[in-house]
Amino acid sequence: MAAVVDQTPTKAEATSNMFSAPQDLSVPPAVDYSSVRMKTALVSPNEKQFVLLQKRLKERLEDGRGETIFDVGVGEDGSESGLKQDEYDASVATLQSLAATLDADCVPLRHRKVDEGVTGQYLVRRRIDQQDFLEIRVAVVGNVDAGKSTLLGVLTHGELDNGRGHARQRLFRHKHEMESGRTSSVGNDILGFDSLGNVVNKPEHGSLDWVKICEKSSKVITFIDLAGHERYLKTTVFGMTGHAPDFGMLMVGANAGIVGMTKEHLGLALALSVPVFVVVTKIDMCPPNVLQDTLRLLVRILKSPGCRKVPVMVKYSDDVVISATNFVSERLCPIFQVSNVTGENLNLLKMFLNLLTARMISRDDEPAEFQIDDTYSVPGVGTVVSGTTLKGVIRLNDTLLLGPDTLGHFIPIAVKSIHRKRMVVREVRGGQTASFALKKIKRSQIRKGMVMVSPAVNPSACWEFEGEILVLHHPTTISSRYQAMVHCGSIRQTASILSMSQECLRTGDKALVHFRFIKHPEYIKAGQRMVTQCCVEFCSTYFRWIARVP
Ligand SMILES: Nc1nc2c(ncn2[C@@H]2O[C@H](COP(=O)(O)OP(=O)(O)OP(=O)(O)O)[C@@H](O)[C@H]2O)c(=O)[nH]1
Repeated sequence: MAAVVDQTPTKAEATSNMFSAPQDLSVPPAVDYSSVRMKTALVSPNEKQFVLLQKRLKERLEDGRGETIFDVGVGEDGSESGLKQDEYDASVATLQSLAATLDADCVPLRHRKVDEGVTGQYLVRRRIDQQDFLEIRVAVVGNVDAGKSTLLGVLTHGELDNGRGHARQRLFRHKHEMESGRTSSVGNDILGFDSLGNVVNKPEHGSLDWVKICEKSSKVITFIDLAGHERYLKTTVFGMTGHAPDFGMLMVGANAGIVGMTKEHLGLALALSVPVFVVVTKIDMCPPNVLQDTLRLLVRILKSPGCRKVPVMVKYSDDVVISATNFVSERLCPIFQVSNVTGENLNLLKMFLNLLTARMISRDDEPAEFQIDDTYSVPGVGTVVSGTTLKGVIRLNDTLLLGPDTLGHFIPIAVKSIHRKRMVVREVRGGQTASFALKKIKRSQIRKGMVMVSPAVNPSACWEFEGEILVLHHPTTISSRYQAMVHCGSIRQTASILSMSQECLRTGDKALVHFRFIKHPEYIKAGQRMVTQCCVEFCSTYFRWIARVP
């Protein structure tokens, strides 16, 4: 039997409470939403409830960086009992007027008939703000000829392929890529969606104006197009670690199946904890039995103990909504089957991309951190760095600390101008990619892997670190003095193993390993994930730095 506890304060407690510290008035008291939690809350709210509902929706839009998926006919306890049709219609009308008061649009995603009536899901998304848009980065991986560049060409230019490389021509960046038909560098392509979920990309004379796309978009998907050929694996690994993707899109040619680099690319995403969805292409030219064999093998690999994913075949728009809303969990792996030539199922893929939510969470009041993944020298502008804002907000004319240099030092640097997707902006925040023009610094003084951080971070560089490593694949054994290429964020440098918790390591082994960079110290932090590479070997490491450069 449960014991009854007398909670009346004693005289001494009551006296001490009188002298306890006053409540922190800077923290607003939590709003009590209990009166608007039931499934009927939207049917005919009174004035007070309407204000509460508005506050609740505003909070959810802020948490979702301008968008949220709202359930109608479902109580906040998740019980899906549904509403009668007239109550449901009234609820939708309330949701629409709530959204309108917050300058947002409300788009139906799906309806369901349940025991007591109807339930539905609605996308509520803020209307366009010309300077701000939600940014999602998707790394595109898969074996050579899986159709990566073609799919990106089709999605971003809105024109189908001819099966002979027509669509990819628009995306190649180098002459040798045009000639060989192979991607060799890390490329970026963007796809913009407005507040109603429509694609805004409109190519003019075959090319896209990024500024116009961003101005018209509430959400912009940046595809990081990575090379499929083994020869460019180093570049692909850099793209996956250095460009901080939110998600990985693994492409598989239906007829070729799981070949070449497919498993390595999947392993790489797993090692970095990047949620993956699969796109099987070329279903127009693949005999049904071959397609079934490819899908069967794919599902077997995804379910295997090494992956432990839950594959979901996406066939209808309901599957899209269910998989997109549950996708942040790394376990789910949606699988799309598309044709870039006939366009089959591309609408489902576009709908899924429109519903993806950002994974990187950052608060504006945190000290700013920016990782550099490329440097340029622009005539008339000077030195420009590009990369990803990991935390906080960086504003025009801010002074940040740039480093570490080869001696591990950080130097103050002023931000002269900021571009976001080729658009001039006044500030960028966590989760957004950007490029900065910097004052009084030569390009040769900056390298990939350096960071720019707020002086409040008080950064220090490290030569040595300790990490837990898991050997995903290695042909022989790894022992002390072994050297491996370490990829961590945009850092790429060889490190040697000084000591290990085991004498030697083979495929599947886990150990605590002490590394030392061989060229210069780097800025790394506890908890970062890294990948080391030697031929086709990957180790997923959990950092714990042990040394600081004085
Ligand atoms: N029939 C058909 N052909 C396709 C489809 N998708 C791509 N192709 C063709 O497949 C070939 C290879 O496509 P790419 O887009 O270059 O492949 P990739 O994966 O980007 O290759 P890398 O850039 O070298 O990694 C091209 O000739 C495309 O026209 C499809 O869905 N159906």
